[in-house]
Amino acid sequence: MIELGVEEERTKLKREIAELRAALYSKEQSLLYLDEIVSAAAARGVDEDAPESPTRTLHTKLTNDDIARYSRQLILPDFGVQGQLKLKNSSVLIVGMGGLGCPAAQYLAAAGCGHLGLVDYDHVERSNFHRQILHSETRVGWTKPDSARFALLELNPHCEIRSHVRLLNRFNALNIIRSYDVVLDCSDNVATRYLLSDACVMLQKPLVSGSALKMDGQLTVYNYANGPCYRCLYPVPPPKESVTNCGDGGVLGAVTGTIGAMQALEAIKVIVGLGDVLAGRLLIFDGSTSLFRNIRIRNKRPNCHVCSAQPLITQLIDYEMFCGMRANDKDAEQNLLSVGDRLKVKEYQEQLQTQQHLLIDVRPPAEFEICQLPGAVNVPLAEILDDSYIKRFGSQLEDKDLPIILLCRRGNDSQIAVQHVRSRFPKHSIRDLIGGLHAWTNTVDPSFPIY
Ligand SMILES: Nc1ncnc2c1ncn2[C@@H]1O[C@H](COP(=O)(O)OP(=O)(O)OP(=O)(O)O)[C@@H](O)[C@H]1O
Ligand SMILES: [Zn+2]
Repeated sequence: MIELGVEEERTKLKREIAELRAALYSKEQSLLYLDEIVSAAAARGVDEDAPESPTRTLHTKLTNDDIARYSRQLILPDFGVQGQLKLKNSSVLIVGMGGLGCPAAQYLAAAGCGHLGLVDYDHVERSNFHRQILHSETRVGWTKPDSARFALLELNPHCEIRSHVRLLNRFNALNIIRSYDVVLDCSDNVATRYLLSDACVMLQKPLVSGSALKMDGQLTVYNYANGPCYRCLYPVPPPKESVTNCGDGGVLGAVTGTIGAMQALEAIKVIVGLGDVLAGRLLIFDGSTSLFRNIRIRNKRPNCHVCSAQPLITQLIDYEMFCGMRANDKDAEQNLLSVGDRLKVKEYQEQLQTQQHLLIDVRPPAEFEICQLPGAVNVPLAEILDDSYIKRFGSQLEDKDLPIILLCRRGNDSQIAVQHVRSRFPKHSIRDLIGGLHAWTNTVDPSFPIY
């Protein structure tokens, strides 16, 4: 009886906590909204996101420096002086100064694009360098737009570059995008893709959209020449489980470089009116076979909620809510288990590490090979979920007094594993390490590698 009461109380508390979290999230969103309004009002005239004044100088001639600097593209018959002037008078907004945004910005600045806007809320980290090639060792900790701006001005001091150190969201997107001619989606999440697509439809801006993961990349131009928008193709967001980012799936820098450079190429073609822009087509790049394929994509959806003649959505919405996914991957901690059901890495080190126990690391083998805790055995999450681990451990699992500890990189997959193993072995003590190997490095052993 007592146990039942305790169980009910736990369930009630869990529900209350979930409700409080939802209420907190909603209040934070409202605060964010008010912050945007207050800062815009307080800083009239110096609002970082305010559209640029329309009095930008219109260049009608190239300087001698321009002629020398851009000579190799100036002599291209289809590009020429007129193309260079169009580029010089153009402005491009790049959202995301990561693996795609860096090479895209580099080629646009080098080619003589007159105005670049760079949006990112994130800071430069060492794990960025292999593909985010504008950032460097001396600028770790800088904001990505500021670090990129620094590198780009070295490359081309004539390019005007504006940093928007912001998470682009429904409150600031229209204001920021408004003063640019073309937008590049170099972000890494679904919520931002919908946000950018909707905002670009509302402001009638072409959107050059790129993505890259592992060895593969994709590229297309939305909302151009009567082509479809992102929503025409994907009216409903994908399920959360089907989405992976570079931090989890990995990516080769040369692959993001290929797609990022091609985003710059499409932007230049749109601005100059050159060639055949990749609208209504999707370019698929397979880096492992070096094959490029072009497939036709559907036309505009006549009943698209945003780009059709009678749109249902006429202002930006809450995209994180719509997608059920966050736009910011920095704080992606999940709470599937309550804290009491889990183990802090320090507790594990002090109380359990020297005792008999089974330490199961559920990361993929390639990650296990990078680094592992002493005594850990590798059973990838998929093998936990399909129960093949049971055969592997055999009689070891018959001892219900043997504590089982599951761990992963950040303490998310290990919770899924705990839930599953508990359902098979309800009498065992099964817990996971809160914060995973990242917490181990941060609180127990700073010399343990972090990735
Ligand atoms: N809504 C947004 N507003 C501003 N920047 C964004 C938004 N969404 C994504 N980004 C930025 O887009 C970039 C995507 O690049 P990429 O995936 O290469 O970098 P990353 O997030 O540093 O990768 P990793 O997963 O390795 O940490 C990131 O720098 C991210 O901060
Ligand atoms: Zn559409």
